[in-house]
Amino acid sequence: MIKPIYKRVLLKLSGEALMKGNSYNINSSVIKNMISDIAEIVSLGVELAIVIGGGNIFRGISNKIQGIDRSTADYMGMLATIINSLALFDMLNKSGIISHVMSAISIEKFLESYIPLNAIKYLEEGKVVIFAGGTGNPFFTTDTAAALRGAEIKAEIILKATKVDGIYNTDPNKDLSAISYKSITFDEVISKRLKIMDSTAFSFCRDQKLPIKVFSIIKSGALKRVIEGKNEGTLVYV
Ligand SMILES: Nc1ncnc2c1ncn2[C@@H]1O[C@H](COP(=O)(O)OP(=O)(O)OP(=O)(O)O)[C@@H](O)[C@H]1O
Ligand SMILES: O=c1ccn([C@@H]2O[C@H](COP(=O)(O)O)[C@@H](O)[C@H]2O)c(=O)[nH]1
Repeated sequence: MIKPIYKRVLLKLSGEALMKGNSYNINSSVIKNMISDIAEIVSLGVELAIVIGGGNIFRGISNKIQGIDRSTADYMGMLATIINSLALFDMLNKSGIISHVMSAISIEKFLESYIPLNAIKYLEEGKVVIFAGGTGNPFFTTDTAAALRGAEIKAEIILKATKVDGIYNTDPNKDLSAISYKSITFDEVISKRLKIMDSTAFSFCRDQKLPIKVFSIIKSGALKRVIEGKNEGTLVYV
């Protein structure tokens, strides 16, 4: 029996990774793959909270509409994260993984509001908790929401599952000669302005001494390998 090295984690799932190709949507086969990875770690007894981005819906819209105020656009982005969270919630429950969605923006009709103590209770009961609606504030991102929620529920680490397999010295999607890091300090990642996560999230995690692991959401089994402490992705540490 494999022993996980973490008891409680906050998994940040890329919104953009939910789409296939360049069509801004939710691809159910991509979600199914995510769910089988999630099922593996839940079965190991890991307490799992999730924040999912909204890029797959929001960037498609914002690319087309111009002249909207930043804060209005940001609320649209937060609503996009709620749509993704509901899709994930529905498919997790259908796969037999009991989950709850808690939203930073109140939509009483069908969403529970974010209450930290209730979230912790669910986690202790072995249920997956999805934090929707980002931080609830414009001018932020779901990376920052993941950092905030992770600290509040006392997660041991933020696991950023994204479209690249770690942090590089430059964007690997733009520069084929980019070199990857196995580990890097928060000070370095911030001073080098590496754009894999926003600097607010990095600074907050540094101050809270909350490590981050960046790894590929596409690579099958990568999440389990991270949970087992195997060589996977990039660790950001204090
Ligand atoms: N130094 C770097 N190392 C690795 N990736 C980088 C770096 N700089 C920029 N990137 C880019 O950052 C992207 C990941 O950030 P992005 O905000 O798009 O993803 P996400 O948070 O996973 O998505 P979403 O916002 O939809 O949730 C990668 O796909 C990569 O192209
Ligand atoms: O706390 C938050 C979280 C998100 N937003 C807006 O939503 C989009 C989508 O989130 P991603 O993290 O980029 O996937 C983001 O670009 C913001 O516009 C927000 O305002 N506050």
